[in-house]
Amino acid sequence: MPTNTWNRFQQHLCHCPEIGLWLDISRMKFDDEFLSRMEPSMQQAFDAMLALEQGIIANPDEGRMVGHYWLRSPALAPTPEIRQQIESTVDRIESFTADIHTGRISAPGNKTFSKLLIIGIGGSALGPQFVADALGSSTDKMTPYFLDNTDPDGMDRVFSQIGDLSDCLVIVISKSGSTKETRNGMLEAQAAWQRSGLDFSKQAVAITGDGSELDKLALAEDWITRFPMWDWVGGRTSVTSAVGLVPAALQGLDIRALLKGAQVCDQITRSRITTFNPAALMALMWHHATDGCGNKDMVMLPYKDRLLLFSRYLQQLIMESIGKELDLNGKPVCQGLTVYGNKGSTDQHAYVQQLREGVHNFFVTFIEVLQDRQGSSMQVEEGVTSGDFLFGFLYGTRQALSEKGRESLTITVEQIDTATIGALIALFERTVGLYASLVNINAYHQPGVEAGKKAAGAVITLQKKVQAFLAANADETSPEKIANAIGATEQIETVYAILRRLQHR
Ligand SMILES: O=P(O)(O)OC[C@H]1O[C@](O)(CO)[C@@H](O)[C@@H]1O
Repeated sequence: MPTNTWNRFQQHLCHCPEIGLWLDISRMKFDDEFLSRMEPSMQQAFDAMLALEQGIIANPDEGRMVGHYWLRSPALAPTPEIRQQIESTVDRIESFTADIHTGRISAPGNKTFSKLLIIGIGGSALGPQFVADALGSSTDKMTPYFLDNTDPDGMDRVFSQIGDLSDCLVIVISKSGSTKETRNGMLEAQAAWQRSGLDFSKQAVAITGDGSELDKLALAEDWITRFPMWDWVGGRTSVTSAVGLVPAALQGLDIRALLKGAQVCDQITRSRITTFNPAALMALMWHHATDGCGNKDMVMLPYKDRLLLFSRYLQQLIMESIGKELDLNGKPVCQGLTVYGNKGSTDQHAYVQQLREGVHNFFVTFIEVLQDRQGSSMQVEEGVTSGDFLFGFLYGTRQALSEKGRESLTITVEQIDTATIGALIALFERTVGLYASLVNINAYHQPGVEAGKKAAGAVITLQKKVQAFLAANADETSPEKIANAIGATEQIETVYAILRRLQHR
């Protein structure tokens, strides 16, 4: 690292005034030849990205196009039909939202809907949750709640927080329309509505793939309306589709500003001049820090409470995209980039001790927000505010890590508003796509998740066999005897776990 970090900082600073964003890569310890050495691969990544945006089958394992960038630039879509679908869907989201907010579509008893229950998981929840938390305020038109797991107690907690269901609009989100956790959440919600003497279908909206199980159900039960999820939008890149736009619009957020922020960032990250392209620079820094094989983790440290859920959102966007066994040539690579972190300065009182002195298996991405709050701040010391301390802790921690040879990137944004959230989402979507090209993997499928879903199905099937056996042999308690009797000696441990659960029901 050159002795004068100020020169290095100035040399490599990437400032994007159009989105009020700076990217500082100077605390990453790449050598002076790194960028030029990587330039040919970066240009190939730009070629791949251009082809992707032009509509090639960029997800070869599923034979699909990859079109999340078209969601905020419909004119880029490869066919007029796709362009029209995107544009008409955003228009319909806005008119539906107006109908809900004005009461033209009202809740039972002619009430205006004031609460929003979003039922989904993975990309059908994490994006909406991040946006809702980052941009929520006391002036929201509707209060969002989420069922994002098949945990009965978790659902009970949400239902008790919602209270009166009669003015609550339900949005069930599932691209496949068959994800069990989401199906369970929907069934539990329907039961809760029934217990309240309410007609669920009169308060329900579906966002799902055309012709999915959920789509057919919503049609058959005459739900209020349905919005589409297209096969060329992946779950983890769906937040600028109806998945993120419907909840955001109903909450009262400016979805056109969200789309605009993402669109402007897309224009910037289409640049083929690597040093002007913050997504290209971040992808290269990920490659440098992890030797292009995930041998270091990325700690996400936004020094802003509103960005608390960003790392959870990025865990899916990055790890479900990059964490792959095979590369595009079918070669086993076991790729990945592990992401964790919550917020600063809070995390300094949790794990920064290890970051400073412990195992050196990470790099940090700091996020600095220049605007402290709406309005002015009191002084907590002579001439010093709380926000000054937040700033001081960020830069102090960055320096303390640098002194010990621990690397970091710093993203600085002017404020947290809808456009900036759109830009940050677009920045990381593009970085993931470019990085995937650098490491030659398909970022747009998720074969590993299917294995877990199948295994979960097998456990449920085994539980049904155990229950059927116990129905005829109520006194039997031996896991060995029960496993033998139902031909599951190989699953004896699971049989034991099933019996233990049944005893605690
Ligand atoms: O929207 P769906 O089809 O319910 O899927 C939910 C999530 O499950 C996955 O398919 C696997 O984790 C994600 O890619 C997706 O966001």
